[in-house]
This record gives sequence, structure tokens and C-alpha cells, in this order.
Amino acid sequence: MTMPQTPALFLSKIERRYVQGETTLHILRGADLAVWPGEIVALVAPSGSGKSTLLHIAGLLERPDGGEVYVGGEPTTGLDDAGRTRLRRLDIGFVYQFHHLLPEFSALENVALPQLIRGLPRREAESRAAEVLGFLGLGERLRHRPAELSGGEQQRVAIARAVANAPRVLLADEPTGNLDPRTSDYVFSMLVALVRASRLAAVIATHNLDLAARMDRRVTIRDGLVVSLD
Ligand SMILES: Nc1ncnc2c1ncn2[C@@H]1O[C@H](COP(=O)(O)OP(=O)(O)OP(=O)(O)O)[C@@H](O)[C@H]1O
Repeated sequence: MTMPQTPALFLSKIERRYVQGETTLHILRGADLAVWPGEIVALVAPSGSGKSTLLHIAGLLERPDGGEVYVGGEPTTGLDDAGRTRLRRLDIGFVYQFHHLLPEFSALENVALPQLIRGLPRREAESRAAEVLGFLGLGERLRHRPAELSGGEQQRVAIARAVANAPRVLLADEPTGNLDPRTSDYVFSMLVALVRASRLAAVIATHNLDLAARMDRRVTIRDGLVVSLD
């Protein structure tokens, strides 16, 4: 008998309000989203609709005002800050529009660092980092610092850093947003190949409809709810 599968990420009835003086912005009003291992979901939401808010909540960077975030089937809102940080380090990878690499470290060191923080021995962390960088076509750039890499290469290092820990969930906010169209297309293909090879569950926010069309399904945020665009 096969066990029923669990979504890698499950957002259930997520509420988020921002209170500013007299006004309350009710940004998320019971948003639901389930993402399965190996699935890539495009989040194509208008500016200001709550896309970053949703990604921050999914990535345990921000707490919802209501609802529950399940990672690998486990509820997370009851965890204290240390528990959330631990789970985030183990199970969640982030890629942002701007790479946020550490300028004084090489590509290899940038990718190995999150694994060292998790307690992996240096040799193992660096060997895993070299493997992922090699997969992304950067085998010849391991010792380069970010300033010695092109924009597309820097972004591939950021992708390698996010996935080298073998997280369950990958969250990306406009990961190719600051690259020219050709490089964006190439880096995106690399990202998809890596997500599929590692069977991660990915949510990728983008305004680029061509890229969104290449993901498994498309959702948006409308009136505080996640709705399917397919
Ligand atoms: N800390 C905060 N305090 C008050 N309002 C906030 C806060 N964070 C976000 N907001 C408001 O919530 C709304 C959603 O913000 P969010 O950053 O999630 O938008 P977004 O959909 O990611 O937009 P963009 O695509 O422009 O980044 C915005 O109107 C924003 O002004």
C-alpha cells in the first residue's frame, strides 16, 4: 500500500493584516496553497497584492495573524523563534531578485556557508557546494568572488546556495528579475532543472508570463486569496 503523499508546503487559511494608524490593510484573507514535492508553482500577482507577504509567511520569516503553515506536514505556528529558524535552515531555500551574496567570499564559500552553519563538516559542505555549482555550469568559477562573476553567474550562485542544503521547499521572488531576457531564460532553465532533479517544491513569484507558462501551474492573489490562473 502506498502512503498518501503530504504536500511539502501547505498554507492553510492564512490571514495577514497590517495596521497603520487608523487603517488596517487586510492583505491575506484566508489564503490556501498546497505545493507538492517536485512541483513548481508560478505566483503571478500584481504589485501590492501580497506576494512578498505570502512568500515571507511560507518561508517562516513572518508569522501569519491566522491560519497555519505546514512544512513537510508539520504545523509551524506553534514553534518558538529558535524552532522556526532551525526549520527554515533545514527545509527552506530562498532566492531573491538581487543575489545578496557575501562579497568577500568565493562562489564555493557562499554556497557552502549555510551548510557549515547547519553543522556539516567543511569538506562535506564544500564538496556538496562544488557539485551543485557544477550542475549549474559554474565548475570553472568556484574560486571567483561575486564581483568577478557576471550577473547571470551571480544569480546561479545564489540558486546553488538556496538548494545546496537540500531543502524541501524553494521560494523565489523574481529570481531572474534583474537579468537581461536571454540570461534570465538560461538561469530560469537551470533553476527548473535543479528543482526537478531534487524534487523540491517551488513557489516562484514572477511578472514574466513566458517564464510562468513554463511552470507546472499558475496562481495569483485576488482579494487576499490564492486563486488558480489555469
Ligand atoms: N510591514 C508593513 N506594514 C504595513 N504595510 C505593509 C507592510 N508590508 C507590506 N505592507 C503592505 O501590504 C501590501 C502587500 O505588500 P507585499 O510586499 O506583499 O506586496 P507584493 O505583492 O509583494 O508587491 P510587489 O510585487 O510590488 O513587491 C502592500 O500594499 C504593502 O504596502
